[in-house]
Amino acid sequence: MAESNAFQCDEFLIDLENVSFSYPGQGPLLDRLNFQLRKGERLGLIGPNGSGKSTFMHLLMGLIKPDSGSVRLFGMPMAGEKDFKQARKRLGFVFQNADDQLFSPTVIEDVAFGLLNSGKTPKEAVALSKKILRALDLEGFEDRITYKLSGGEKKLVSLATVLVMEPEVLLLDEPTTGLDEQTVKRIADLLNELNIGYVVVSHEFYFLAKTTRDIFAMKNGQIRFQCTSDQFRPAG
Ligand SMILES: Nc1ncnc2c1ncn2[C@@H]1O[C@H](COP(=O)(O)OP(=O)(O)OP(=O)(O)O)[C@@H](O)[C@H]1O
Repeated sequence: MAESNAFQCDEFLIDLENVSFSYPGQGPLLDRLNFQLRKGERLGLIGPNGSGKSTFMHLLMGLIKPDSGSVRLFGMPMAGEKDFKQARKRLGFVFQNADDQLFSPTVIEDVAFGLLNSGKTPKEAVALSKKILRALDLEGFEDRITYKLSGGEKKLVSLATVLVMEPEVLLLDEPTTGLDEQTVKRIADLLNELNIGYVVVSHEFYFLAKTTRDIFAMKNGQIRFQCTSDQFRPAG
């Protein structure tokens, strides 16, 4: 029994079991929620406003702690901040609000920040940052003042700061909000080219259908399978 459990846990990059959570003074938001992501899996998550999708992402990152239940990442139980600190090096999280992600004066400083922190030389960090900016069609943005960028530009720079770190799993919270059609397509193409698994929270069913295999829905504090992308047919 113990052996089969160990096997199961190693199979999942993300494994949440019976996770419950409520914000202080509020009723239960997540209620014995179960969720698993296997290596290379690409899952979408939809759900009404306020249903707890961002909260779920924040729990995965260890930014908030469950009231009960267990969180395992990369096969390891997340007992406290020390464990999450290690796991965060392997997770790439794009916040719903780009202003929560960007804090440096210029774009290149923001994109290079994580690389420098992880021991890359300034020369390496700048070269890798420029490469990812090019991939996102942000060439020439290096010296732009981050807080003066448009909402969509900030979103793309947020994505650059995460992708440049080459995470093993991506967590994307509403990556297309405020982006024009062409940019949404560019992000979808980019995600499809990546060789890693991810969870995308989005209200845009069509974007999820283009970038994920299975789509789940957050409802009544739980995450349930909704459909596979090829079952999804846009209206009209
Ligand atoms: N830090 C917080 N303190 C108290 N309540 C919060 C906090 N963050 C979120 N909430 C509440 O928890 C509920 C779920 O919020 P959450 O942002 O997780 O929903 P969501 O599904 O991501 O919504 P949306 O689709 O609108 O982005 C909401 O009612 C929200 O007001």
